[in-house]
Amino acid sequence: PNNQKKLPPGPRGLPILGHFHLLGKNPHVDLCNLARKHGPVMGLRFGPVPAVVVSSPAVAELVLKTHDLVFASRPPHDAARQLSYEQRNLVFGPYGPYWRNMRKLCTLQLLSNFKIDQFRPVRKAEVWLLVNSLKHAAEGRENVDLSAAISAVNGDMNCLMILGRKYSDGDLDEEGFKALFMETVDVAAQFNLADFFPYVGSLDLQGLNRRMKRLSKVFDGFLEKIIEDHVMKRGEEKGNEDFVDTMMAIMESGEAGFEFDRRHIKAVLLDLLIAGTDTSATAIEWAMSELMKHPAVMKKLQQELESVVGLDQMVDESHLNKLEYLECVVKEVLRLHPVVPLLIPHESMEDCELQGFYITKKSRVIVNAWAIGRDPDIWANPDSFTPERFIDNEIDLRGRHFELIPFGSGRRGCPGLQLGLTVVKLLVAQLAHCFDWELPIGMKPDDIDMSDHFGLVTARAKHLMAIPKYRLHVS
Ligand code: HEM
Repeated sequence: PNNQKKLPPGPRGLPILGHFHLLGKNPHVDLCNLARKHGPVMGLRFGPVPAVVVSSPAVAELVLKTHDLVFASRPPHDAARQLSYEQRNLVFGPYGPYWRNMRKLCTLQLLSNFKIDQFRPVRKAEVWLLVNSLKHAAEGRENVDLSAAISAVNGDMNCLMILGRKYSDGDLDEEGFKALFMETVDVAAQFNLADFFPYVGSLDLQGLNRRMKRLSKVFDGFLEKIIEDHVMKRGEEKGNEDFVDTMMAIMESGEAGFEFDRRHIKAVLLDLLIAGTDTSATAIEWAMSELMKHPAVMKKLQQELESVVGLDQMVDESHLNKLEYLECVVKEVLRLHPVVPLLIPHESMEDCELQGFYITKKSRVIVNAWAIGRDPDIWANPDSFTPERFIDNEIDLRGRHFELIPFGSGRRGCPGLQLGLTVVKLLVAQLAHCFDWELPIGMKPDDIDMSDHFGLVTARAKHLMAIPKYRLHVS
């Protein structure tokens, strides 16, 4: 009987509302502080919806590995309902045949090692363009908006890979990609009352509805344009089909074996554009910020690059697996700044027990990767940026070691891990190898502001600015 089941401990909630009031602007930090008091399996309630917050490697392993299937669904999500055609996307799709098939399709047609290799020349060309424009800035001793530059090159690489050509900001809206993607990950991460109280949603107490309606209109227009572009150039480039062509061919063949129409294509394209661009760009931005804040680490990384690559050429992807210190730097960056700090909420499909605590079916499960990365019981000096901690340490970030799970793990783990890591390493290595980075006059490394802005993807609150100085011996 129910009264014998031990529920997970947690703070006292308000009648009806539950625990919304405990979350401020930085829910990953608030939940971390609460978990230090109440434990790694912490029970909360958002209105009528039970939630459990996971904050240790052992419990994360139970949720993402041992009971992976039980926790493989996603809760109802109003933002995905409005922006992604009734949650027909991959990121928020509930567990079932549609999500499974779509995930398989994306993995095979876009995110496999084979496909990633196929797009190597695209990445090379785009990175070359970036380095070239930074070289010009270096000659003029310009203070560069590095955040914007990183985001732009990621956007271009992703458009080429996913959509077959570049789209410029003007194709989307006068605000441009970065602003709209930031707005989207902000809206999508809010603890939205509409997700918990269906009847309250229409009142739009948080003003989210209005923001989502606007976003959905802009994105739908853009996605329709992409599909129209592909319809127009049909058959022109046989053998040169991109991901959109492939998806459309499957739709038209009627042989998908699952419901598949334009809405599904648009929902998944939007997922990939946002998941692929914002995450990697944010990780690179954090890496550059930490490297500039810690000149000794930057120096050491540059020395490794000098010895493996040499100052008479740029970094090539074939160098990446020889760069051991770079690997440590990237791990350390993602430990301190897991760009998706609360992963994406999971939902339990059955009742389940976690470390003796009873978790009911349809609970919302929040895995706090940020808290795990900064847990003093796991990491010595958890707040210090020390890539050396990963030397001779077998912990990697592929979801096998639950101390470090910036990509999640298991069935819902990030399918873009390999692509994301490749892009992050390539760009961090290239930017550190080709340039020394000076701070604007009067600024010291310690002055770099590391505050973040919580969203599904949690990026720097302020753009990173610096002055590049070219350091290679080739012009
Ligand atoms: C540094 C780069 C990246 C990081 C840190 C990252 C992290 C994550 C995380 C934490 C999740 C959620 C895992 C969970 O819910 O348990 C996720 C899901 C996802 N990611 Fe990534 N990601 C990155 C790059 C990419 C790229 C490049 C793509 C594709 C182009 C991508 C596509 C996706 C998709 C489609 C999902 C949803 C999977 C599902 O629900 O089945 N990600 N990612």
